Amino acid sequence: MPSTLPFQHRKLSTMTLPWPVDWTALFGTVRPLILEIGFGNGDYLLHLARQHPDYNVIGVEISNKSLEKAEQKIINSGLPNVCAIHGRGETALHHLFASATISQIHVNYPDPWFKSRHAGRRLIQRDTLDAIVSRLVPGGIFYLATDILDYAEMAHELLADTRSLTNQQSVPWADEMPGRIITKYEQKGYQEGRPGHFFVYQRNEIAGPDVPVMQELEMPHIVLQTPLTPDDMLEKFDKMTHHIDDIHVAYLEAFMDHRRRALLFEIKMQEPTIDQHFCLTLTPREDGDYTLIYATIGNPRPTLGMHIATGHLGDWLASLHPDAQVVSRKVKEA
Ligand SMILES: C[S@@+](CC[C@H](N)C(=O)[O-])C[C@H]1O[C@@H](n2cnc3c(N)ncnc32)[C@H](O)[C@@H]1O
Repeated sequence: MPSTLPFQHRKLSTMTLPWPVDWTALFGTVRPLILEIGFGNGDYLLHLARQHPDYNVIGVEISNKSLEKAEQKIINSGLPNVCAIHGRGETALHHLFASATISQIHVNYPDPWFKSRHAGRRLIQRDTLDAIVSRLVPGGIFYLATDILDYAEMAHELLADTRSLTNQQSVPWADEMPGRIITKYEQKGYQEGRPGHFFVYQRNEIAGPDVPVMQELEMPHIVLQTPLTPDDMLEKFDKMTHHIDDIHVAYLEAFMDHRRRALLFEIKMQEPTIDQHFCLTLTPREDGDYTLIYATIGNPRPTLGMHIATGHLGDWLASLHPDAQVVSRKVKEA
């Protein structure tokens, strides 16, 4: 029977949901929460929802294709206590959940590319683990599975260093987890001679790291005075990048919006907890100055990174002519 719950329209996303989410309003019920990060084909997510009918189960997945398949499975199942969200697990942990609100967090086989150039962006690292600890309720459980021995060793070191978590097993990790369903990736690992290594850690009473919910900032806003025309500025634009701490901004393209005599700048940005692809728009005002703000294309969210991206672009535009200057600047600095 297809589900009729309000949230089960398609394409829930970390970029469109409120920060933090009111889960009671979203599910229409007050229940403890279970989170799975990187649910792949969604079978384990649905298994969690069936196994725990008194919990609301939330899956977060970065792959659109996997998300669409899981959404269909959820709708077909008619289960009222599960939803799938598109986005990075890191974004969900930092932006969608308040502290001490999740009873179980499951991560199965993250980062199969562990050894490659993506290693710096792996899911299980200090910042994400701190966010996991902070989001677990006291007594909440963190489950992690990996088929990569080096990953297991790295995770073991991090977990052993985490005073607010207690290992629930007598060994650093178990090689079997009775009663657990085997995930699609796990099956593949067994067939290829890579068995799983399973971690089970419980949130104890020791105070953990303070990881605040990342909320939206005000909209960044710059007013620019310049004798240059939009065409002059477009001509001077070249692909450029800007980096501050862990925030990386790439200005990819500039386009002329002829109808509005406005310039659009296409930007890709990585922050530790969120990736965004958005446009800033430089629009002429009646007094002859220009306003630089973000365009509403693609659900941009005003974060610190977006402020930094706006501030740097404003400074660059002002640097193009000796008589150009930023006359008003509502931008948070790093
Ligand atoms: C190796 S697969 C495992 C899939 C599934 N858990 C299983 O065991 O069959 C890793 C999954 O995590 C997803 N993923 C990777 N990094 C992620 C992140 N930062 N946030 C959310 N999902 C992520 C991938 O898209 C992929 O579906």
